[in-house]
Formats: sequence, C-alpha cells, structure tokens
Amino acid sequence: MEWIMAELLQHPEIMEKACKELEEVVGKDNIVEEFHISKLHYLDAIIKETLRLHPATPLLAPRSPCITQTISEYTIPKGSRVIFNIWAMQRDPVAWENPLEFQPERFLRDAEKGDYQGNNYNFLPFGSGRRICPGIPLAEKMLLYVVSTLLHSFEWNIPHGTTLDLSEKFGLVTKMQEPLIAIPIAKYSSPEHYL
Ligand code: HEM
Repeated sequence: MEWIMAELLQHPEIMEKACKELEEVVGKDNIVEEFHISKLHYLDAIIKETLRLHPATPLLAPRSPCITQTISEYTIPKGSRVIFNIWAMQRDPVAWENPLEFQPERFLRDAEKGDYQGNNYNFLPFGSGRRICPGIPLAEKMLLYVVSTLLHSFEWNIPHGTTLDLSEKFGLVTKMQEPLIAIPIAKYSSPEHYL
C-alpha cells in the first residue's frame, strides 16, 4: 500500500489518470463500493506495476527439492536450498520493456503479463506452484478497495519542502528506506461521506 501511494505521488500524471477513472466509475460524490472494484482496470494495472517493481517478498520462500532434479542443463541436488530472486526477474530487461520505469499501461496492453497465478515466470509477486499465496483473491480485492477509497476520498501531497525517496531497505520484505509521509486533503463536499 505504501509503495503504491509513493509511486503515485512520484508520478502525478498517473495519479491524475487513476483519479479520473474513479470519477468515471464511481462518480464524484459517491463512495467506492465493492461492485465498482472489477471496473477499475487502470488502478488494477497500477497495483500490478507496483508489485512488479516492489514485490513484498523479493526472494519468495526458499525451496528444497526432495529428489535430485535436472532442469535444462542444471542439476539441482536433493536437499539444496533454491532461492528465486523475483525482484530481479521482475526487472529483467529481456522480459520487460524499460523495466525500471513505472508504466502501468504495460499491463493494459498485455493482460497475460499480469497473471497472479504463477504461470508467468517473469511476474511472481504471489509466488508459484503448490506454495503459492492462498490469499490472492482477498489481497487483490483489499488492495483495490483500500487504494481506490484513499484516492477517491482525499487529495494526497507530500509535506511542503520535502522530496520523495523511493529507495528500498534490504530485507526479507521490501520496505521503504524512509517511511512515506503523505498529507490527505478531503475531496468530498459533504462531511457525511467520511462518517
Ligand atoms: C499484497 C498482499 C500479499 C502478497 C504480496 C503476498 C505474497 C505472498 C508470497 C510471495 C508468498 C510466498 C509464495 C511462494 O513462496 O511461492 C505468500 C505466502 C502465503 N500467503 Fe500471501 N501475500 C499477500 C496477502 C496474503 C493474504 C491476504 C493472506 C491470507 C488471508 C495470505 C496468506 C498467505 C499464506 C498462508 C502463505 C503461505 C502459503 C504456503 O506456504 O503454503 N497472503 N504470500
């Protein structure tokens, strides 16, 4: 959530497009409801692009084969520890055009690239195989619901005189080096929408 908001604050033109989509789908003075979520295609692409550049678990969970396996020309001995660096795979210039740029449109052009089910080995934010994250449907809905509500209810800015720092802190989970500080300004004309 923090990375999504940070990327949007870093790219005001993308934030503006997301807010425009919300105005069209939800309506200016309406609150976001569950039935709107499946219609927010641009916001969905923003979430995918954030999970591509900032996967929650950059090295997934380590795997260990119970039998010796040969895959292509590589032999993986039984019991060895196998680590998937999805952070690097999701920035691979062979698989992704301008991999370091934040471009949600890439997922609108090619929907297959954003498959969460672990079938596309260049995009594995929820892992793959039998230990894939079982929370995908909930995570997908909650991310869309919370981000759309934050964007549709408030205008967001960083504190005056500060700059955004999107550098990462190395660890099991991808965190921001400097936690994001963002200031909300109410958008709805009626305070009742916030109750
Ligand atoms: C944005 C939100 C989330 C992300 C990015 C995420 C990501 C992941 C990843 C990468 C794994 C490891 C998969 C692998 O190694 O192949 C995982 C495992 C898991 N996740 Fe999530 N997850 C999210 C939300 C959730 C939610 C909402 C739940 C539960 C309601 C959940 C429950 C689990 C469980 C139980 C596992 C362990 C599965 C196993 O080892 O068999 N996750 N998740």
